[in-house]
Amino acid sequence: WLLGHMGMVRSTEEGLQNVDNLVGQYHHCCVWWIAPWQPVLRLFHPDTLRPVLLASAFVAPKDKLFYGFLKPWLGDGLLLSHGRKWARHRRLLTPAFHPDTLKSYVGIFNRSTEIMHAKWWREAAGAPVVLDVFEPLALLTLDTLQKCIFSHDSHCQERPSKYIAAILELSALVVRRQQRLLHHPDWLYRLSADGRRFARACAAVHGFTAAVVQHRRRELERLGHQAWLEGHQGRSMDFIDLLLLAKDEDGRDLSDEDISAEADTFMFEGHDTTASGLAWLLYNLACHPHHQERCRQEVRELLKDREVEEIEWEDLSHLPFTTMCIKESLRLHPPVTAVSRRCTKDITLHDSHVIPSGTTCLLSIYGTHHNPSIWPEPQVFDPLRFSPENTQGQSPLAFVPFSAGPRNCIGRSFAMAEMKVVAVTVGCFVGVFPLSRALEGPRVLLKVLLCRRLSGSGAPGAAASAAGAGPQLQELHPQISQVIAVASSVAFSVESGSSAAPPPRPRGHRSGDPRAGSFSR
Ligand code: HEM
Repeated sequence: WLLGHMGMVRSTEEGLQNVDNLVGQYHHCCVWWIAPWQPVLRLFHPDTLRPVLLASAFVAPKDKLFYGFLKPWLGDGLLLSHGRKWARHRRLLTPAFHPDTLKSYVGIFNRSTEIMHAKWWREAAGAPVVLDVFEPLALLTLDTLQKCIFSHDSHCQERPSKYIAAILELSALVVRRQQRLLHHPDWLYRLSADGRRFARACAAVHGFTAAVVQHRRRELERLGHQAWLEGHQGRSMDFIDLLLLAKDEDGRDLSDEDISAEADTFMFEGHDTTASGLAWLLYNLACHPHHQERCRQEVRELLKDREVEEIEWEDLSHLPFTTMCIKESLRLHPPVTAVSRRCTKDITLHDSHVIPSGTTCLLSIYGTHHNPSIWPEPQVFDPLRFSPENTQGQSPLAFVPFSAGPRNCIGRSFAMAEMKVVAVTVGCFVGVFPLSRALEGPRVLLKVLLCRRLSGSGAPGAAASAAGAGPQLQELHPQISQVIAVASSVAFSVESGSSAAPPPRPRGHRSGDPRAGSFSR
């Protein structure tokens, strides 16, 4: 009677299975009570998502209930701002994600992936090692973001970085705060050990960002626009540069605080989402070696006769099957499981029902992607769902890993480009296989056959074909020198079968669904 459905909130596999059950039972939506006075309308069908997601950002703004804990860290960045400020910043920031800008980041994606490979390779040098696949991927995405946003190389993939450690700590603390009701009031949280750690980590992150922004601003003012731009020769513009130069229609630019908030937002929003997407992609390809091999063939075909084994921007649109695998993985395991909105006006649904003004809506991305009335056999990993024939006539809101409407993900193309480069580069040299038995209790273990040539000669083909043919190749192919077991720390054993068992979650899978959730947005 007091806490309504709150007692059913689970940040576990069980929580997500509960969402599957709800979707199976109600198909479109249902109401949840999280206190006697606080209903939450849960939506999980394109028809019910449409009027809310596509409503103007003023009619259905973000709900403070689910986003408030990020405020001291991300300030008024794009994710949390609202009203006119959000609209102005969204306009100013959109050109920073134009393909012409993103193009220049592809080299960074390639090199960051190479660093991860080199590290895996070194770690495998002595004896087989067990790695958690999520951690290196999170460091990789943080590394690329720091380079693309600040043009700063902290070498965080190879040695500890205080700034990166602070971001990882903040992300973990926000999730923990959400799960502890006693930590919800700000004054209590400030007094707690977690609250003090949060404040310290925030200060470290803000200090770094402010120093970069202020330094660049001083340079810009000292040199003037033209000389400043010429000074960039040899280094492409990063996000900070673009935001410093951005001006709205009245010629007003962004303040240093605004730029810092946006940079902090990109660092947060872009790292664990992309890392989680990549971890799941590796997992799904590991469980389906035939799809993995088809991706590898596609990459080999693309890279054949190339002297430099580097993926370029133009290549990204020539990877149809790999792209289908990425999409299917994002469908089955969306890194952000739900987003929330608060209706400021009555909103009419497709069947004339009305969502009254003031209602909090939780739009379940996970639920929509698992809705059997939209996706036949939703638990099965089938990349061909995204083939051109099969997507004809599909509702654009049936697949929404990046949300949709005015507040959709501004970093979508950045994330897709990075995931393709990492997938292709890893897929080319590394065969990923689920281990036949769990080594350390109930965890998913993926075996990665590292088969990059030791000689460092040019063609990727030999290495790629070695990886594709399966674990027995270790005996057959001299280039395979080592086996690495990559562990994803989730409570699920591959041996028990990928479709029969509950879907696993590597760390970093954000869940905004209160029933399932570890991280609400
Ligand atoms: C696989 C990777 C990613 C996924 C699945 C993802 C997903 C999402 C989703 C679902 C939203 C909507 C949030 C809401 O309505 O509350 C969102 C918003 C946002 N994302 Fe992403 N994202 C990814 C990568 C990125 C990257 C790489 C960046 C930046 C470099 C980024 C920046 C943002 C920002 C700034 C917003 C807020 C946009 C606004 O409200 O106007 N995201 N993202």
